[in-house]
Amino acid sequence: MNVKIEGRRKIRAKVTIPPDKSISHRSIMIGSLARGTTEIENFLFAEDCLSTINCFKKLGAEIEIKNDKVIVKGKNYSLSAPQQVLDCGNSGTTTRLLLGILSTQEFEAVLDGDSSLRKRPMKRVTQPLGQMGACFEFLEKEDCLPIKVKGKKNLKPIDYTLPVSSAQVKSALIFAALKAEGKSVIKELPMSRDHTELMLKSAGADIATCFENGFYKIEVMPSNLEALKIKVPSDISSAAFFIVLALICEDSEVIIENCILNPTRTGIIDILKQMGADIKIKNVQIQNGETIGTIVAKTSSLRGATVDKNDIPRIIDEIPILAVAAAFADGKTIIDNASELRVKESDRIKTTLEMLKNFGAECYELENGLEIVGSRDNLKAGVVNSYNDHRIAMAASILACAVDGESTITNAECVSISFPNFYKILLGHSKKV
Ligand SMILES: O=C(O)C1=C[C@@H](OP(=O)(O)O)[C@@H](O)[C@H](O)C1
Ligand SMILES: C=C(OP(=O)(O)O)C(=O)O
Repeated sequence: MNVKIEGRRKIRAKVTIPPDKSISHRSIMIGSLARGTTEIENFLFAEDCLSTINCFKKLGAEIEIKNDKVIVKGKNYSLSAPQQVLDCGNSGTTTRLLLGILSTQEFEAVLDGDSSLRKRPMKRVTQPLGQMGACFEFLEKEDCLPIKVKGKKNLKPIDYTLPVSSAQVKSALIFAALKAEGKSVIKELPMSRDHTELMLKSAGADIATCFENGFYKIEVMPSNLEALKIKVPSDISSAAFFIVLALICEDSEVIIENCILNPTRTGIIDILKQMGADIKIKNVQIQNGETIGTIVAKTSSLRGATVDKNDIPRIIDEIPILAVAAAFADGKTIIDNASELRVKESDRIKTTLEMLKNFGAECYELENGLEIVGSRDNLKAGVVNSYNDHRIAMAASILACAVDGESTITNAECVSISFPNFYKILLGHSKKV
């Protein structure tokens, strides 16, 4: 699908942003592993989370949709051998967390995914899970899907420091550690999103977290999980597109309610504010152990900034849209120490730079990041390939709204991975000036 966007738009609206993808995945997983019936309100019905539902149905979990809620009947960590390949689609989160969960099950299962997911590295989870006693076989290419996994009851506990911060790796190990024969210790620096820890604690797991010698440390004891009642807040990674839209378009304001504001996710707000953005946070509350609130963003004059390396995990999915904001800012923005971007749905260092260049921006590739020399005057309409990466398609579409002329985004259907009604909301709420 190609989407054409007439530029020079403005937006003044309250926007309903879709539910959080990370929490939606985890709600199905924890619900399937718990004792009792989990009820999920405001679940994200987007392709990545549907891949998680489909995999857990194949593993015997009973999952149904009733009055807009997802109801999951838990299997108390006793899943059934799947009769078919578990298709993880485009979703890294589904794959890596599932590899941790299946490490605790005694049957064999095969996981596969689409052509993008088949290129993404998996040894980062299979290596430590192998140390715990699970067996993995790469069926086609070393480090990649398709993978055969055979788990084990009574895994060995692990004491492991993550080489690179990753919520997916950490979560895979925690799910396995819940069924190990003793206490596991997992450390990371800097800390990545902690939804798994928070949700598992509310499900009754014996998990303790603290900071020690600068490292974020998680101690996991063998535990059973109890069913949860979850209301999923809006996803700040999706909200980020509309926040930046308001900042870079003239005479604009966007209001986003019930958005997740967990401090491991709000790097985008902090960095945009550092760049001079007019963003206000209101109505801060705690819901299901997570901080949520209202975000108000208005048209702003932005200046370049250098992103602190400790903030990279806090903005990892927002870097393409942060780069768009940087293209409109005065001066240089440097986003370095972000080698993880090379192994996302696309090489997001390359695809973000190609996107910006197609709109006329001055920007350069660093070994592990990007440098953008912002200037609104350089920017004009362009034709951009998303390379089937949802975050690139959405970032390009936002940029297109703020420049003169008509732009085209090719392969734009991939927005359905995380934000199926993105274009309806974008083109419905923003108007030509
Ligand atoms: O755990 C999660 O829900 C996620 C973790 C991040 O990946 P990494 O753990 O690979 O950094 C992020 O990029 C992804 O979109 C969602
Ligand atoms: C990287 C992402 O997701 P995943 O790793 O789950 O595919 C993303 O949504 O930007």
